Amino acid sequence: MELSHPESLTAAPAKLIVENVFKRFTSSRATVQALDNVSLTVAEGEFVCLIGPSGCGKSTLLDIMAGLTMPDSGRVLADGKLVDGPGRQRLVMFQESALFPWLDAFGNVMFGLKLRPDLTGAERRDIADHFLKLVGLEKFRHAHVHELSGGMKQRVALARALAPDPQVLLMDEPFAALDALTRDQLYDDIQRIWMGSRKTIVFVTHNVREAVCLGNRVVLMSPSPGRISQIFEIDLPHPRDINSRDLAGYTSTIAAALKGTLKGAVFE
Ligand SMILES: Nc1ncnc2c1ncn2[C@@H]1O[C@H](COP(=O)(O)OP(=O)(O)OP(=O)(O)O)[C@@H](O)[C@H]1O
Repeated sequence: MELSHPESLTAAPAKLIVENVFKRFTSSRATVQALDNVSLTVAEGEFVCLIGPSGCGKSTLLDIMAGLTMPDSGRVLADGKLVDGPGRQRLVMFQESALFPWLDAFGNVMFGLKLRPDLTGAERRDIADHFLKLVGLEKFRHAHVHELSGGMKQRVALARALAPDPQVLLMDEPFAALDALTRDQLYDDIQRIWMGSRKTIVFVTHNVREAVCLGNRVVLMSPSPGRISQIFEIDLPHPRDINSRDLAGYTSTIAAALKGTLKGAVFE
C-alpha cells in the first residue's frame, strides 16, 4: 500500500504540478524553511490529503497551489499553465468559514458567483439555490450567519466555493473546528459531492483517519524543513465510512509514519 517517494503515477492527466518548490519565511525572530524542494503531481479528479505535524508547511503548500503565496523558487502548473496568482479555477476553503456576516446564506453563495460574470442574474440565483440544496441547507436560504451552527457555516462556505464551478478545490482543515458528529456527516457529503463532480481536491488535515477516509492518496509531510516524506495510496472504494474497520490498517501505518517525521526534524 505504501508507494515510494516522491509520488505515485496515475493514469489520469495531471491537473496540478508542483515542481521543486522552495519557500522560506524570515521574521525578526527566526528564518523558517517552510518548504524545501517539494514536488507533487495531482491528477485530474484526484482527492489528495496533505498530512503532517504542525508547521511542516501544509498550508504554505496549499496557498502556493492556490496562487495566494509565491514560491521563492520552483513553480506550480495548473493544466500546464504557470500559476502566478489566484484564479477562479482553484478556490480555497479555510478552517474558519470566513462568511460575510451581513449577508444571509444565499447572499454568501451569490457572492462567490461574482467570479462568474458570464452568467445572468437568474442563472446565478438558480446555481446558488442548487448548491445550497446540495449541502442540505435549502431551508436556511435566508438564515443569517450568526443563526447558523459551525457545521452549517462550513456547508455554506462549501456551497460558496463550489458554486463558481472551480476545477480544483483546495481545503485547509475545513472541518477541524467542528464536533465529531457534524464532521462525520460532512465526510459523507464531501465524498458524495466529489464522486458526483469528480473535482480535483487537495485537503489539508491533522487527522490521519480523516485523511484515510477521504483521500485517494495521503501525502505525509515532515517539518524543519518542510518536505514530502512519504506518499500512501489508499486502495479502498469510495464512499468510505470514517468508522469502518477497513480504515484501521492504513490509519495505523500512517500514524506510525507521522510519529517518525517528528524524530528526524531539526528545530532551529
Ligand atoms: N507568513 C508567515 N510568516 C512567517 N512564517 C510563516 C508564515 N507562514 C508560515 N510560516 C511558518 O512556516 C512554517 C510552515 O507553516 P504552515 O502554516 O505552512 O504549516 P502547517 O503544516 O500548515 O501548520 P499547521 O498544521 O499548524 O497549520 C511554520 O514554521 C510557520 O511558522
